[in-house]
Amino acid sequence: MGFFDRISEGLSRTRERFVESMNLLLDLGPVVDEDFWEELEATLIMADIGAPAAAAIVENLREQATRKGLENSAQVLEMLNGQIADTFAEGGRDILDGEGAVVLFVGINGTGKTTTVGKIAKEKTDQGRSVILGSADTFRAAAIEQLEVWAQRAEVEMVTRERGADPASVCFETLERAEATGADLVLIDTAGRLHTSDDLMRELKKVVSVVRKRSKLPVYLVLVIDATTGQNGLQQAREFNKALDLDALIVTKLDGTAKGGIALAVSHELNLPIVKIGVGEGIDDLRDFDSSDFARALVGDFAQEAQE
Ligand SMILES: Nc1nc2c(ncn2[C@@H]2O[C@H](COP(=O)(O)OP(=O)(O)OP(=O)(O)O)[C@@H](O)[C@H]2O)c(=O)[nH]1
Repeated sequence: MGFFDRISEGLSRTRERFVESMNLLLDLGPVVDEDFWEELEATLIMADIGAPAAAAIVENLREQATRKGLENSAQVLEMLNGQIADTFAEGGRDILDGEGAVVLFVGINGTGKTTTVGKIAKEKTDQGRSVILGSADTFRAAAIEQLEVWAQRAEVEMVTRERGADPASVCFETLERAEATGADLVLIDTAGRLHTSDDLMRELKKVVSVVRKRSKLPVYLVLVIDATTGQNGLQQAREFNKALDLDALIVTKLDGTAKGGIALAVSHELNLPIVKIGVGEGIDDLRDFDSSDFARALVGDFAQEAQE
């Protein structure tokens, strides 16, 4: 099942509500006036994408409508999907698909970091990359075992130490082992931590600084957020970004959630590209992010309807 189908069901109520509001607006007549823009912005905010992203979408649409001399509301809505897609931050391709990288996965407890590392290990190994995993989540013995299971499924090597060991030293050893084996994609799972805990954030900063000093490959920090937590995900992302200067996002649990709009809110506000999304608990439930499919699942497709 593709990305669109996986997220479409969860977002169906948001989409139906959106289409209903827009149809009511279109029924009022084709005029593009202040009421039209206000209603559009308010309806976008209801889709969980956050006020800044909604404002940016409306502002850019207004500008396009003026430039093209559009006076018909249906024509403006035909451009909506493209505008939503363009509101996501772009980039991040080098992280998982570049020449080589060390990627640290960070985030609060239970967002899906370990699962995501396992899925990526499998995908990239299947694509012929040489992958190695580091389990720097020495907090929980179960986390080490969990990653071990994923490493076996993906048939990749994993480096770890006993529970309670210093996570920075696990990273150090993982990098040494990567060099010894010639692995060019190093995926490091870190322990979940609350963005509000200063001590744990400090520990993570130390881990990152050790990795940056030791690594010959470029180092990237990817925040894993759980879409089902909605607006809380935005707050987490702000705090992690402030402390660590993130490079990208992975949004998990987009299967079946009505709160998927948060992906746009975070990507736009923090200017972070979404490099992968999680759409289930299985090893193959990882997808490339497609901003056009996302827009279509969130608000429908007025351009398509106009053609029919
Ligand atoms: N439905 C769904 N469940 C997911 C997805 N990704 C992860 N999960 C589930 O979320 C739960 C937590 O996943 P973990 O990978 O253990 O999360 P974590 O971030 O490593 O957790 P900590 O080590 O406690 O920080 C597990 O039950 C996973 O199966 C996803 O994309 N969709």
